[in-house]
Amino acid sequence: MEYVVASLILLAVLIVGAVGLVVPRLRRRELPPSEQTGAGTTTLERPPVVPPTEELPPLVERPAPVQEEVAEPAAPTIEAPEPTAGRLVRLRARLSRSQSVFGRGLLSVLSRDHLDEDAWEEIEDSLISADVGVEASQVLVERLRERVRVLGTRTVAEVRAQLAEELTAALEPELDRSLKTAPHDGRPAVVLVVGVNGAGKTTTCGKIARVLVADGRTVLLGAADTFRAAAAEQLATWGERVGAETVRGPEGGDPASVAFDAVKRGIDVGVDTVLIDTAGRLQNKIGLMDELGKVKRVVEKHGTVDETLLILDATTGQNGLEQARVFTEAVEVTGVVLTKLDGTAKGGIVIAVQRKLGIPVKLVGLGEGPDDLAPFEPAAFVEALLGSDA
Ligand SMILES: Nc1nc2c(ncn2[C@@H]2O[C@H](COP(=O)(O)OP(=O)(O)OP(=O)(O)O)[C@@H](O)[C@H]2O)c(=O)[nH]1
Repeated sequence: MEYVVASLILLAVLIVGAVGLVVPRLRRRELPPSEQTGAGTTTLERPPVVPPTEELPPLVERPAPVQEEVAEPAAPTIEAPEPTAGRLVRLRARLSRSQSVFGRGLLSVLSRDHLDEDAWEEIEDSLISADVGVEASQVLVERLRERVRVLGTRTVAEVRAQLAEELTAALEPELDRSLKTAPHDGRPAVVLVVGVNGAGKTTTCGKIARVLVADGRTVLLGAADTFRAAAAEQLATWGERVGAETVRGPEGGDPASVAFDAVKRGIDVGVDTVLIDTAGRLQNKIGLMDELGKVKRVVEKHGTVDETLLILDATTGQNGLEQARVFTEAVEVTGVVLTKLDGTAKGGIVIAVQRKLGIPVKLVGLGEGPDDLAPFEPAAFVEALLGSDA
């Protein structure tokens, strides 16, 4: 009897279990898909079926996969500046273009059948208007006139050649125009760059750094222009392009201390040359000129400054000469860089600068491009000045 009761209970359990499993399935099968329910019918047991194409929003918002947002800082591409040898010849076309009025004017006078008094006066006027300077122009014409008379020069080509010789001689080709940038006594050479606002100091510093790197030297830049934050930024950008480090100071900080730190760093890391860019200053501001003297004195605690380059904007013409003179009184300038010669027809300023200052023009700027700076070569310069129409 016990067995019968137990068997009945087991049977009952099995039946209930089977019903529990089968009924929900049947129910589910009976439920019509929502698309087919038609308007107005609702199913309470289930939420409306979402069309399979639509994805259910996740319960927990997962952040979108990070798409390499933090880019690795790109390693700066170090440029290989073009070699400096023969640069003036390569940039000659640019110089000729800006000087063509001067060259053509001169040559048209020289090509006259007879060089009379008026012709010589015109030649002198052409030289003066090209900023050669009154006195220098008179001397040049006197000498040329004498040569033409003594040698009995007849052809335009001959007169042109003699004029070229006189102009080249006026540029004192024997002057030492080399830049003192080689390290010595176990320390780097130090080059100080000075000049009035906007003359092109920072740009020229950057271009010189490229010239040096192209010639195989290692360079460190000192941003002692603490007046203008953008100047330090500008200089650092020039440096990065050729792999040169830039030492900077706080904005408005003491320029002498930045210059000092730059030279110290240059000594510590063992570069060949330290180039120091200074703030542009007006030559009539006595305080600023004194400050420039201080920069030089402070730097010289490490040793002598090898080169002090005065940056002169060629487009300022004869006015630039007065500015230059004041600078030479504040610091001992060893070379002039004449910038923006591509933007003036007054290339004769080179002669005037050297004559008035007694300081060689060592480099010329012939454009805003990174390699538009050339070592100054008197003969090539004169050829570009006169053009080749003869
Ligand atoms: N055409 C031409 N422009 C030049 C030359 N050299 C420099 N410049 C331009 O002159 C402007 C002034 O140059 P900067 O180097 O900023 O002058 P800066 O003397 O450092 O200026 P401050 O720091 O304000 O004193 C820039 O636009 C340069 O691109 C050149 O040889 N030719």
